[in-house]
Amino acid sequence: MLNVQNIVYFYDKKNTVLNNVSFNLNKGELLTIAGPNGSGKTTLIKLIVDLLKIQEGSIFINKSFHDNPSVKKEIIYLSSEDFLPDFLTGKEYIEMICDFYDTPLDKEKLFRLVDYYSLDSKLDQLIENYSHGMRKKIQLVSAFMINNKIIIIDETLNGIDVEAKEATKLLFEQYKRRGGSIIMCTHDLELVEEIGYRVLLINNGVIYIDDLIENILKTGSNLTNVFKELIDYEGMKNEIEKYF
Ligand SMILES: Nc1ncnc2c1ncn2[C@@H]1O[C@H](COP(=O)(O)OP(=O)(O)OP(=O)(O)O)[C@@H](O)[C@H]1O
Repeated sequence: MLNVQNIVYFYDKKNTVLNNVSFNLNKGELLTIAGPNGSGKTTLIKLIVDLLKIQEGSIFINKSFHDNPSVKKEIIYLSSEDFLPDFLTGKEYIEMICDFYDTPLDKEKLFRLVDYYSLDSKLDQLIENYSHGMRKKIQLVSAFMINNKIIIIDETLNGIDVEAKEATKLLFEQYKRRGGSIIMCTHDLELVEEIGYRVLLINNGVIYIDDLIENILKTGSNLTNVFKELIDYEGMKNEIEKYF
């Protein structure tokens, strides 16, 4: 569904933010992208959704160049910055998204989704009055209204309550089962282990690991330990014990 090939990106010539990043995302797959702050996750996502222009390498969606208007509607992007049209109500926002993706508004589905995300009493309110978590939730509701796409989630699950997180996990499973795919950027390694089928660990703009979670767990290790190796946890621990 998505092929990312040899992406190199820099905001300024001195600092390469992504260095030769390549991976594929298949239909029905959930890929989590993890990595330290500043490792290049959001930059990679912005290149995929064409908010940043490719400098080197290429990205294909269903074998077409990713900036081709015909394939842009294959992706639903939930940004970490939760920029939303504040002047719309939640319901108007959902209608707008369904319209954009040429999907008739399924009232039954909407009724259930807003129930899981406890937004039923808020749908007719302006988004400008939504809390931080509610802004994330309305984006998730809108994404699950549309079938068979690639949902790209940048940190959207941070800051939502337990019920919404559990609903999201179940909805992810169904979404994959019905042929959709998901990319999720997160720092929540426990969540990655719980729901992530495959993980891409980025460090300093380079792919450090691209593997099935089960392969990592099979070695008797876990993602937190892999991260600790990456950041030289032992060195940091020794130093902190010595100087603080
Ligand atoms: N608009 C920009 N101009 C210049 N440098 C930028 C810009 N946006 C990001 N960067 C730099 O690019 C690098 C990667 O940033 P990016 O936001 O992709 O990281 P990230 O992995 O998503 O981080 P986080 O986990 O903190 O969200 C960082 O060094 C950051 O300072």
